[in-house]
Amino acid sequence: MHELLTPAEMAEADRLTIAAGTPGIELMERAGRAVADVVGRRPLSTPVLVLCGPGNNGGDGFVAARILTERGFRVRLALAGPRDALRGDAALAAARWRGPVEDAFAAPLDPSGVIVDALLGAGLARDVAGAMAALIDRVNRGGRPVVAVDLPSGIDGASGLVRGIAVRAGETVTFFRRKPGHVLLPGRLHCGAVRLAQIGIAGAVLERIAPRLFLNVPALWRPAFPVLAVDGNKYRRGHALAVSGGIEATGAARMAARAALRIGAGLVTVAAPSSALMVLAGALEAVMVRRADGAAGLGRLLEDARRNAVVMGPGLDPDEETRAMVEAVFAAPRPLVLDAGAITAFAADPERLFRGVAASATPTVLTPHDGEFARLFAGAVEPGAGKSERALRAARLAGAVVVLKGPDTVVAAPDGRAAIADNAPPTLGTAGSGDVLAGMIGGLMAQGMPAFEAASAAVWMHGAAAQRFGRGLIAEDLPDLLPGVLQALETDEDGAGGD
Ligand SMILES: NC(=O)C1=CN([C@@H]2O[C@H](COP(=O)(O)OP(=O)(O)OC[C@H]3O[C@@H](n4cnc5c(N)ncnc54)[C@H](OP(=O)(O)O)[C@@H]3O)[C@@H](O)[C@H]2O)[C@@H](O)CC1
Ligand SMILES: [K+]
Repeated sequence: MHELLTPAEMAEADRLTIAAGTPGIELMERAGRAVADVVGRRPLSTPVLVLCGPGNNGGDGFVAARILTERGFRVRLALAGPRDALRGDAALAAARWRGPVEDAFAAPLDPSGVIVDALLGAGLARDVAGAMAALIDRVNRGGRPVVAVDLPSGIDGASGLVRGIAVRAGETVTFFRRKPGHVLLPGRLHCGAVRLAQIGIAGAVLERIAPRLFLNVPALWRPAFPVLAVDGNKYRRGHALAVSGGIEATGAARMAARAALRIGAGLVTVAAPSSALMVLAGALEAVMVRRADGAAGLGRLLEDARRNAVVMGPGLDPDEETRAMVEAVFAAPRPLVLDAGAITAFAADPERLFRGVAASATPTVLTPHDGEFARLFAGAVEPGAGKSERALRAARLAGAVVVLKGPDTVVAAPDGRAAIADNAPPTLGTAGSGDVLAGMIGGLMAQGMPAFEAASAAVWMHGAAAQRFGRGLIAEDLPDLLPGVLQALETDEDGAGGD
């Protein structure tokens, strides 16, 4: 259930199901019934106003209105547009509705009760304007609880972006699989609680559609997650290297290193410039410290093949020395996580970074937040595009896995796969949280996990760890919350492994 289908892919699922023998009106009946089931959890005395649009989304509304009436609800239905313009299944569904049809553009919105938004769904084709925009504005200002059919009208199902204006719903009933627009912001915030209903589309259609977007849940990456071998030892669990900044910037690498160790790397070393060695030596226990001055020093540490993954960027200055150190890792080469200063270091010449990634031919993960992303991919990636699209284009351009951070972190791979997370609480917006994430990714890559899966797992676990703590979280807490998350993953407690 963790596949996310774009509206175009959903239309294909619809088409394949109809071609296999289920009439479209049957799918619409089941969709409308699912909406009626959600709306019908309210007391029978709740007045219901169903707003129907000109397409099949409106058709679902006609079905829901009929079923709710049959169940004893007092239902008004209002259509946005002329009734004789309805086509196909929507026209069939409308013909089965026996009640009056009001003009949605003129109809008063009930001062009480619930509104069903069946105006626009997967067929949204342009920005909402004119009378439709005015209607949506009235719905939002009315403050009535809204149940949206498929998508809140005005939300783009592929990108989650608001096309002009969009309904703010408390619940959204969608069908078969969620769409990216249910998970990405701001779409997710307009959806309220998303209820997923099955309407008889067989899972087998996914083999034909081959979706590339996924909700980031353990089911996505669990098969690649490191298992502890009974006969294992610390060397077989990998050795991550975190590169520290100078004496005034050692904390970031320490947090990354602790996170790498907690997530299961067998050994972790902080590579530090001479100036910072004393500070680090006094502040680390299980994590080791080694001297590495500049690119030459780092290169020497990487002569030991057991040091098999590198995390760079937290605490580093965005300068030529940092660029040269990144290139020393490319020359080694080693799986590499680049964050913060190591990303910004290439802002003036991103091609130099991309060439290095290509030449090293080892997995590289970039973990920019929006600002760092804009600096590195300025010009190359259209800012108005949806977040998953921007991350995917960047991943293709860089030849690296791109982790575009935020409340809806997207992990995008150059091969076109992307995972979107919805489990990050706002408490993760705290100093050093990104350093911990980079360390977690490096720790998983040191254990041999492929880059896309390692980044996706780390992002999900980062969110899960923060959820366990709640308010008052600081980045230092995160590594020590990981054992609980790991144990829950193993025992599948909290449904952590489910969809
Ligand atoms: N796929 C499935 O498996 C199933 C799908 N089902 C349901 O079908 C829905 C998709 O139906 P759909 O394709 O008819 O599109 P829909 O969302 O009704 O919009 C199209 C209409 O809106 C119009 N319009 C577009 N943009 C506009 C704008 N900005 N402002 C104003 N108008 C605009 C557009 O007009 P036009 O562009 O032609 O001028 C056209 O008339 C889907 O969301 C789900 O609810 C279920 O019944 C069962 C299974
Ligand atoms: K809708």
